[in-house]
Amino acid sequence: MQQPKVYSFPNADQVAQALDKFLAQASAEAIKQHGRFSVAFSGGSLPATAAKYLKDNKSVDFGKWFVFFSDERCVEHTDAESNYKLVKDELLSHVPIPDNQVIRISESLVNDSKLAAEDYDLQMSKALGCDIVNQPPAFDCILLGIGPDGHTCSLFPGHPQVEEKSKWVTFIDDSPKPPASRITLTIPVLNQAKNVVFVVTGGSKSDTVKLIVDGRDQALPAAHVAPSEGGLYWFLDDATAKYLTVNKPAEFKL
Ligand SMILES: O=C1O[C@H](COP(=O)(O)O)[C@@H](O)[C@H](O)[C@H]1O
Repeated sequence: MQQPKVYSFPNADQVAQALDKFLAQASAEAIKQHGRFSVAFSGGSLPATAAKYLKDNKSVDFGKWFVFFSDERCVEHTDAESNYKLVKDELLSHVPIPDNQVIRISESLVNDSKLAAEDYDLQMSKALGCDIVNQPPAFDCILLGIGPDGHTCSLFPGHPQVEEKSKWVTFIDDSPKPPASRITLTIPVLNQAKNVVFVVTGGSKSDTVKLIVDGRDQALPAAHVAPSEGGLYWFLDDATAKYLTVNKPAEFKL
């Protein structure tokens, strides 16, 4: 596992600017290498930060993007709790990504999270056009947030989904954060990605970031994210990075 690369910026706006540059470059490299860019979005505060500058970035070949969700709430696509709706409102409705390249939870299965997770795994396999039965898919980029409890995706502290080793998508029906039913990518998928990018701003999670980034505290699901070959990045504002002493922020350079 490589050491995380931690970047910190004076404010959330500058985090958004740097993330735009990072994603534009990751997209260009992936498209040059294999003709497309596969990216998984989280919900929560991440989509607004990720989309702020990206949605107007004319250098990005959005037609070659394949968009996935690192976790999703088991709700309809129009529900205010839907991560798909959030990413659609912030980014997808502003850029020319073909609708069939946005791989989202099946609305007909939102009342059965187990089936919804199995179906999402199948959709992922078809969209990525590769054999992900025996090994996890290698996304070009997975964008993650964290909760104050150290959860990432819908992998919550003390819940068995964190230890899942043989499924690439799983489900939870007793999420401590509502809504209770969700589907989520698992740690093996996160750790197979070419780039995993955590984005945390606002200062309220500075203690949690310290425990994850410096302490690798395995009680916190986000500390299990350690890509075997890919890069692990943290895009923070200074208020969130303030307690880091081991993995101190480095200068942001592409
Ligand atoms: O419930 C969720 O929470 C996390 C963190 O959200 P934030 O609003 O504190 O940034 C998010 O990453 C995840 O996708 C979402 O389903």
